[in-house]
Amino acid sequence: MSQNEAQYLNLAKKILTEGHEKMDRTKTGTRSLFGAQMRFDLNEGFPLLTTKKVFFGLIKSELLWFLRGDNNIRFLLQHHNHIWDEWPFKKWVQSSDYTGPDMTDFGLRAQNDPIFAAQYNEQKQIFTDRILNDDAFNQKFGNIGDVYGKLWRSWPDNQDDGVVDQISRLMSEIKNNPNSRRLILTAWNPETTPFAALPSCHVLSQFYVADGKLSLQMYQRSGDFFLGVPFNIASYSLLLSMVAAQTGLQVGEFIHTIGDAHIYSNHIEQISEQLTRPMHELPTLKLNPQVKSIFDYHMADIKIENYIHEDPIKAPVAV
Ligand SMILES: Nc1nc(=O)c2c([nH]1)NC[C@@H]1CN(c3ccc(C(=O)N[C@@H](CCC(=O)O)C(=O)O)cc3)CN21
Ligand SMILES: O=c1ccn([C@H]2C[C@H](O)[C@@H](COP(=O)(O)O)O2)c(=O)[nH]1
Repeated sequence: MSQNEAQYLNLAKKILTEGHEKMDRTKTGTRSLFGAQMRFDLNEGFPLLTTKKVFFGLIKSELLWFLRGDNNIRFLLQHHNHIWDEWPFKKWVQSSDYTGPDMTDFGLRAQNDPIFAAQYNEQKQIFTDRILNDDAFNQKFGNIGDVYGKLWRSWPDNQDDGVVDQISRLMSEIKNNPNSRRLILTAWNPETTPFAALPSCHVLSQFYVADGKLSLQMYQRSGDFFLGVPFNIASYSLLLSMVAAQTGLQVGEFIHTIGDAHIYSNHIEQISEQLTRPMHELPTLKLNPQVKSIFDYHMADIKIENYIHEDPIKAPVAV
């Protein structure tokens, strides 16, 4: 039995039973707890949940997108990854450039009204086609703003009008000064992030080296426990593994600290179903040892082996 996965399931149970009923920005409603922590020892296996299928390909392309310093969803679409579509789409339908049918509250309405859902899917298809094929449109509407990728690789540096590449700095600090207590990656710029399509959720990470092992703790201000959190656990465990591989360290623990940990009211049935399912042995992560820089990984260099899982469980994403 996986202690790693058991922590996720136990915390899910706790949110269900002890969570506050709390309304939220998306008007969906949640059960929510404040301040939660899970520790994943990566030596136990790679923490990709087995009680439902988690699509690792989507996690890889999203992390490679962050590491490119990219904040435009075209790269994701080229990799058939649609997990970020809704937020730039929202900017488009709220703009004066948009002339199609009214898309107010599209996330909620598409769940309850099949006629509207068809219209929404049609507009979404038009949007993603234009992001892929129309450069001017892509420039205007494809960006998600000053979050993750942009801030990781090109944090605005006001002193000399340049940028700070936090990842490159971290790589050399971990190699040259592993005992440092300043191995910080931040993704919350108070000047710009609050105005992004969706302000960063994983806002602060700290790396830590002891006994030849690299660990990482990440603070997530807001965690969608059924849809987002399984992705976040795998994504940061992958980042930790890649940084360890490129700094000659073994992997240690990924420690996941969450502020508002919530289960949306329309995910309760799904997560309850997940809680009845058996756990399987965790899979193994294989990184291509030929890759010599954190920036040179491609999709095929990252593989998950022996992933035995239960069926996927579908749920609507709150926009
Ligand atoms: N409400 C909400 N929850 C999130 O987890 C979330 C956001 N918004 N906004 C930005 C990103 C995008 N992330 C997402 C968005 C959707 C899925 C999702 O729907 N996952 C499905 C598979 C989707 C597919 O196959 O395309 C799943 O079953 O895990 C996961 C992460 C995480 N983030
Ligand atoms: O990586 C991510 C990104 C987003 N989320 C979830 C957490 C919340 O449910 C929403 C964001 O809404 P806010 O009102 O801005 O908190 O997205 C996630 O779990 N993981």
